[in-house]
Amino acid sequence: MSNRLANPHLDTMASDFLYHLDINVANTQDTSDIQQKFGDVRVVCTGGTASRMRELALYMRKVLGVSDPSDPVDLCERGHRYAMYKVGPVLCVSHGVGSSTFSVVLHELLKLVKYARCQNPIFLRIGTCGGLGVPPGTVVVTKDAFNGLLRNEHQIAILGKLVVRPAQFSEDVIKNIMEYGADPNDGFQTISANTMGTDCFYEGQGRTDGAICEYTEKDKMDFLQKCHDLGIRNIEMEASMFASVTKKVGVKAGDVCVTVVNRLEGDQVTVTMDQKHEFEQRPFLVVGRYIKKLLSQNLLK
Ligand SMILES: O=P(O)(O)O[C@@H]1C[C@H](O)[C@@H](CO)O1
Ligand SMILES: O=c1cc[nH]c(=O)[nH]1
Repeated sequence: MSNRLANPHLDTMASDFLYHLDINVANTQDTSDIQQKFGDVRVVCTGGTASRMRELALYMRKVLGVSDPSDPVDLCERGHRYAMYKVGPVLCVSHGVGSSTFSVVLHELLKLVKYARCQNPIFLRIGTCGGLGVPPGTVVVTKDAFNGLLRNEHQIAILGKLVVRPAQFSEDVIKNIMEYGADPNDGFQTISANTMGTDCFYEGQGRTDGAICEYTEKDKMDFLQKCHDLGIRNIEMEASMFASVTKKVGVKAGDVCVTVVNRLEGDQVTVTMDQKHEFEQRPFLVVGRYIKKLLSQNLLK
């Protein structure tokens, strides 16, 4: 990552308050305090819930051999929006449901790693999703991210106009996660496939069990089949925004999600909470092995 983001205005700001993180960059010309706290960060892991990110932080302690019996500290607790835990060079940060909440914290995290002068940090999303023709519990590493219009791009309204940006994740992050993170002996499948990221869990993902639905079961199945034909094997709510924002600023990123339902067989997520919890550990395993390799082999260039 160069030390510049895609915003020339940042160069003119004397200070920068990362509001939702409750982190104050008091002097953008001298960020030594931020560098001291966050300068060693090499991987920023994100995911929907605070509890998952806390568990990931505990898991990363094991992976990285960090012996620390204390409770992980939420560095953003006073912001009351997102949770952030730091385990050595790994940050674990919650992002809420969907692209709108994720994009807020993503902008602030990208500025944080810039002010901290982190060396080529990699951003990852570790989430849950609906599967398309794969059994629940399958881990999907996203190749191309499609939006709800089935385009491999992200659309955003800016100054009253629609801005369209490409939405691809870094090829070498995908390759390395598959090579070093996936293990055929895990007892579940880890596949690399396309992902659809939608702005709505219900209508946007073609469900017929939301509060509103103006299409038939056949319309839904035709749409899901079309998604399947495009190589889409999972559906969540962040991939296209995440891929496009990280690509725009030149930060390498990857999206690793476990399926909790096979959408070709139904809309309702009926896995038990225990089962869901077990499924959520699966991307931890995959990402944990990848991060360990990454840090030991300096794949971070
Ligand atoms: O990381 P999570 O499990 O939050 O990802 C998916 C996509 C949405 O954020 C949410 C919908 O249930 O779960
Ligand atoms: O079907 C699903 C399950 C989890 N998350 C989603 O966005 N969709």
